[in-house]
Order: sequence, then C-alpha cells, then structure tokens
Amino acid sequence: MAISNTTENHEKSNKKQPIDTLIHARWIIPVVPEQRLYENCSLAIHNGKIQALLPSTEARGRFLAAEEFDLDNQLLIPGLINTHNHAAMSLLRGFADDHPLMTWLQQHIWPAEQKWVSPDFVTDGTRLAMAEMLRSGTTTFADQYFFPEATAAAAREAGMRAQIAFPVIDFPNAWSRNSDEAIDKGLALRDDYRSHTRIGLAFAPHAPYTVSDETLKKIAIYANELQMPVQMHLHETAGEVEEAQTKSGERPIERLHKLGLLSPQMLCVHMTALNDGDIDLLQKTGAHIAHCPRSNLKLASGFTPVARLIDAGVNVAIGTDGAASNNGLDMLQETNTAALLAKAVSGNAAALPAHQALAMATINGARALGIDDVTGSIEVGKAADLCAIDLNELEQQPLHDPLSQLIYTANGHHVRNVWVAGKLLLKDRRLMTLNEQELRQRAGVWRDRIAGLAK
Ligand SMILES: CSC[C@H]1O[C@@H](n2cnc3c(O)ncnc32)[C@H](O)[C@@H]1O
Ligand SMILES: [Zn+2]
Repeated sequence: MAISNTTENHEKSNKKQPIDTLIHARWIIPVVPEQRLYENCSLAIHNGKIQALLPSTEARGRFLAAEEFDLDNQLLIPGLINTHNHAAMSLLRGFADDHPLMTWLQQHIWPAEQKWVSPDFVTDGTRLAMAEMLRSGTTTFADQYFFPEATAAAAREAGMRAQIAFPVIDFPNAWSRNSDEAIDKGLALRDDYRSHTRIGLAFAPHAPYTVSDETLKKIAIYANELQMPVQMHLHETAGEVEEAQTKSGERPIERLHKLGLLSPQMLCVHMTALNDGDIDLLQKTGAHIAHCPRSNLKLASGFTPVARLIDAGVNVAIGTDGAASNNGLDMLQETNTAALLAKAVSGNAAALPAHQALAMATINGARALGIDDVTGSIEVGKAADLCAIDLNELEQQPLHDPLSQLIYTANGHHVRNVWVAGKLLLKDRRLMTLNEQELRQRAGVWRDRIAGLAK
C-alpha cells in the first residue's frame, strides 16, 4: 500500500478541501446500493465518517488529505459484522472438539468456565479474538459473555465497534448470582457507555433452557422501554425444540412471542429447527436471525433454512459463535460456508448468490444489531468502517469478477487493511492497537494454566 503524507500538496494548493483521509481503491463494492462495483474510485473521510465516494481522478483534484492510501490491487468493502460471538472463548479454542452441543456445554465448557473465567480471562481472550477478527476484516462484533465490562473495555481500547450483549442466566455463575443481579449490572454498564459512539449494550438471555418466563418478561419490558436490542440462542438443535414441546407444549419461539420478546429488536441466534409457522412468526414480528453455519456444522446442531427465510423476507445475518465451537472467527470463511451451505440445504445452486452473501455479512448484520444508520455499507454519512482485501494473490487469478473472488475464493488471510470509524486498525496486516507478541504470550499462559502446567 502506498501511503503519502500530503503536507507538501497542501502548500501547492489552498483551493482543495482539507480532509483527514483519502483512500483510492482499485475496486469498491458499497453493498448499498445493491450490486454495484466501482472501479478506480476513492473515499474521502473526515471525522471518522465517509464524506464522498467519487472517481479517483476527481478526488485527487478536489481533496487535500492529511493521509492518503493507494490500494492498487485491493477491493474495498464495508467492514464485516460478526453478529454473534463469545470473544473470550478464543482461549478455549480446541479445548473440547467433536462433541454435540449439550455434551460440549455441560461436560466440557461450563465446568471449564466455572474454573477459569475471570475479568483477566475475558480481557486476554477478547483481545486475542479481536486480533483475529481485525486480521480477517471484521470491524463490528456482537458479544455475549461473562464480565461484559471487561469485553467492553477491551473493545473500546482496541478501537473496534461492538455490541456488548450482557448475559442473563437464572443460575449462579462467575459474573452474576441470579438474573436480577445480571440485569442490574448490565444496565449500569449501559449507563457507563451511554454516550460512547462505538460501544452499545444489549440484553443476552442465554437460551430458553437457562432463563425462566419471569426473567424473559422482565427483559421484554426493559428492552421495549429502553429501546435496547436483545439476542438469544434459539432453536439451536431439534432436540431443544422437541424437549420444550414435550415439557410445555410450546415451541421456544412461540414462548418468546407469548412473552413479548419477538420484535425488530430481537436477534435469534442459530435457528436450525424451523417449521413454516416459525418462519411466519419471524417474518410477522420482524425479528432477525444470526446464522452461525460453522458452529452448527461442527456441533452437528442442524441446518438453518437460509433460502426459505430470505424468500419469506426475514433478515438473516452471520455470526461465527465462539472460537471454541468453530474454531475460528474469520467472517469471510463463515460467509463462504453460509453461501455453499444455503445451496446444499435448498438443493438450488442459485440460492444465496455472492452479492446476497456479502449483504448478510455487512448490511444485514448492521440491521440485526440496530446500527444500520451508522455502519454496514459504504455510504456518505456513515462511519468509515472498511475492509480492504488483496485480490492479487496467485490463488485468486485470473480475476474475472472481484465479488466472486471475495465470496468463493478469498479468506481472512487476504485482508490487508481495516479501518473503524476512519481509524486504521490493520495496516498491511499489522495490528495498530493490539500487541501480537503480548497476545501470543498471554494465550500461552492460559494454555498452561488450563492444561494444569502452571497456576
Ligand atoms: C452466558 S455467557 C454465554 C454462554 O454461552 C455459552 N455458549 C457458547 N456457545 C454456545 C452455543 O452454541 N449454544 C449455547 N451456549 C453457548 C458459553 O459457553 C457461555 O457459557
Ligand atoms: Zn453462541
């Protein structure tokens, strides 16, 4: 990437408009408007926001930027939005593989979390996860984990955009003794971040099998009054749905509807076992879906009927889930899996074409988190949350179609530069706000602790 400081240019001309940053890209896919590919165009950025998108020849004549970037063989897209993560679980990557969901959770993950999860664990794990996310093009993540104050602080310091969904579970855990305490602590954290531009708070009732009706009703009332988003694991497996029906005669999604939780503020995570009535409810209420294809595949949880949901008009976004069930946080890989799986599940090779898959990873994610006025597309007035992908590698030749290459060929390793709110957080694959050496060292400390090699 060629970078030039334009102080010299400033002296040559005082007619140009001074701005913070100019990015000249070989290709730009803005996502909104749909199905556009701009060639040799530039973005003008000021105060963290996109000021103009225009041909590079015009941009060079019109703006005088403090910093200028030439992305010669790179495709610029909106930063990717990971709508469901447990970032700190990066420290449990590869800790318990090849189990189905409930065995994985009850026999491996929950005992390990009970023993190891602390504010330090969450800080170190979240930093490691953010390094991986930034290096694979993610600019925004929604997170659901214990000690959300540690996650929020780590995201704030690293410069990422984040929705911190604080966990609400009825039983005692490392962070809260009960759901009332979780709600109190979560709302206090929301107050702390009330005026923050990159960090927002949401409710995360964990799942239908860990949260009572009484708690869910409270969350529905608060969420509605405070206009706060909610996210919840839901219909993750057919077993979860069957068990609920046997116990209560209701499907979990019907129960949430009855309790007042289904609305455009609701993000339903997983949603594999769906009948026509469930899809109807999602469509009618405007609730969103966080589709986590790789976690669903690895835990053998089931298949989300993505093509049917999109046909019904339901907003489907993408999430990686935690690195302990994926085992990575690469949104390009996740989106590729989503595209291929949608075709296989529907038996239709035309299902989820590349442009729709990219929309799922960007603007649909922003809608699902309620922040589509801020991010999710490259539009004037939105935050400069951007991801530049190198399309010059041999494995990407010949280049017939940049969008095809992005969805069907590229992965996170091809991401070269990332900006959040106009700030460069990944520069030629180097992290600008996180220390790689330190992350490796802390990951090693936790590996030794968890393996019982050190205290
Ligand atoms: C209350 S913090 C989040 C809680 O969720 C657990 N978790 C991680 N992945 C999943 C999943 O796919 N389904 C259900 N629960 C999951 C995580 O380990 C924490 O305990
Ligand atoms: Zn999850």
